[in-house]
Amino acid sequence: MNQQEWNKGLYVNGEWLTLAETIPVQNPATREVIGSVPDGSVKEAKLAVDAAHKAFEAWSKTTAYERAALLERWHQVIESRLDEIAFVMTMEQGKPLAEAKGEVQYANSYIKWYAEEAKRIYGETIPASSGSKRILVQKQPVGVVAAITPWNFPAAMITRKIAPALAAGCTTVTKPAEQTPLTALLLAECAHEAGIPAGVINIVTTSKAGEVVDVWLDDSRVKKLTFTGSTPVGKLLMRKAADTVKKISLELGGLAPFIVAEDANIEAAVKGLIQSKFRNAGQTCICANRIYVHEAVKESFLQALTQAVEALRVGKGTEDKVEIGPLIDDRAVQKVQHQIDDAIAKGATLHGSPVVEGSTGYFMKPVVLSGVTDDMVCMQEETFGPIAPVSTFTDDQEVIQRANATPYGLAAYVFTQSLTKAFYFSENLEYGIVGVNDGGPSVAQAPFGGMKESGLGREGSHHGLEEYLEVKYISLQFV
Ligand SMILES: NC(=O)c1ccc[n+]([C@@H]2O[C@H](COP(=O)([O-])OP(=O)(O)OC[C@H]3O[C@@H](n4cnc5c(N)ncnc54)[C@H](O)[C@@H]3O)[C@@H](O)[C@H]2O)c1
Ligand SMILES: O=C[C@H](O)CS(=O)(=O)O
Repeated sequence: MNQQEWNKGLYVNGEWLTLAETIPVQNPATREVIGSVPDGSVKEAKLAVDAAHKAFEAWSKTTAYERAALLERWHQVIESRLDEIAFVMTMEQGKPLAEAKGEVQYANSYIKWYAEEAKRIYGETIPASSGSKRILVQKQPVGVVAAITPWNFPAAMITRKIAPALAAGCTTVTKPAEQTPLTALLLAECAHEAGIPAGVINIVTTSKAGEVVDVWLDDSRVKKLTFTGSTPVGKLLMRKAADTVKKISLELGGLAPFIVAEDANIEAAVKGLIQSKFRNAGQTCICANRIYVHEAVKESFLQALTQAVEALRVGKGTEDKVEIGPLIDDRAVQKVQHQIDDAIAKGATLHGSPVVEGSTGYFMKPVVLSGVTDDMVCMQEETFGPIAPVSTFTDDQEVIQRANATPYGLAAYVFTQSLTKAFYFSENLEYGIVGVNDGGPSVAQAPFGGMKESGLGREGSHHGLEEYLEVKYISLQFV
């Protein structure tokens, strides 16, 4: 992309708008400004709802097959621009290019999945208790959807919302994270190129998140809020959405326990932990956050884990074979460093050093902490960084109680070779997602979401489509 292309307009009603006020986009690996996007405000927020509301009239009347064909076309266009989108994602979010390509494909798999699911929005007929009546149940699109998304998966968190919304016949207004707007606008470019009509997808980039989202929450034409981000912000938006009784979906914070049972395959457990813990430099909502290893296998596990962590390559996402990119900003680095300092102060042992000598970006080397206890901050708060805190246990029931002792309930992991243990753990862990011998459970065909304060609703699978549908009951009486 040439320099001009790094300065993009926001996308409303099928047009690209530029504003005098802009937001700089920073490369977290170099701290350099690589581009800019418009700093949208109340005016652009209202324009977006106007466009989505107007487009809903026609879009909601299209057939499932017409919507499916356009989603399929969008999928094809993204596929054709995969390398470009991945490169831009690496430049604005920092993840290694290989991971960015993986995310674009993962994001695109939701579009593919919902292109197919659009044709399977079934209703039902129910036997009536009166011979003169017939009972029909229809599914109809909820209407205009407001989507708010985070920076850690700049593509997937957007398509995981927009694809089912469009499949259901809804139209959308989206506010991407201020740190990663370019990927969102590239997805909109692909949708525009695919022929998705003006007003069906609207992207408002802004540094004034509260102002823009408040416009959408206050507007009764917006029927649904779907939010992915931190639990505190999710609670705030949930309260505000109540004023107009909007349908809501929340994908919030996690604090994933990763349990290595006495009979675990240690090699598989270490491989699964590396996959879960260090993906996106530890900046995912389902990263292993608390590692519990059975006392009987602690030494062999720790030795294998520290060797594997030491071998991980840290660097810019554009450099070959890099596995760990930078964190998103300096605040993230400070938060992770605080958790390391707190753990050491409370008696943990640090294996390795987080310091990257002479780095220009927000880099931290992955480290392991052993001798960790539940009173340490890294075992109580989402880390969102490359720390692997290892605690031990002796009794399965005890470790399940410890794993469940948190307001969060998004993802959990257990490694065991026993079918009995696999079911005992997975059925007693209070989490929406349980990986059994699997450190990477996320796929479009499965329902992704949390229990407790990790969220409401599900994304992916046919469950994810229901979030954008109203159920209408038609009672038909013969007269
Ligand atoms: N459960 C999931 O699927 C999932 C996926 C990705 C990230 N997350 C969570 O997201 C968090 C990291 O992402 P983040 O730092 O972008 O979260 P965040 O909550 O700070 O921001 C998320 C989005 O909300 C917007 N926002 C922030 N404050 C707002 C306000 N007052 N009003 C309206 N909008 C506001 C931001 O601009 C951004 O677009 C972590 O807690 C992570 O666990 C969860
Ligand atoms: O960070 C949270 C994402 O939802 C993780 S995943 O990409 O869905 O695995």
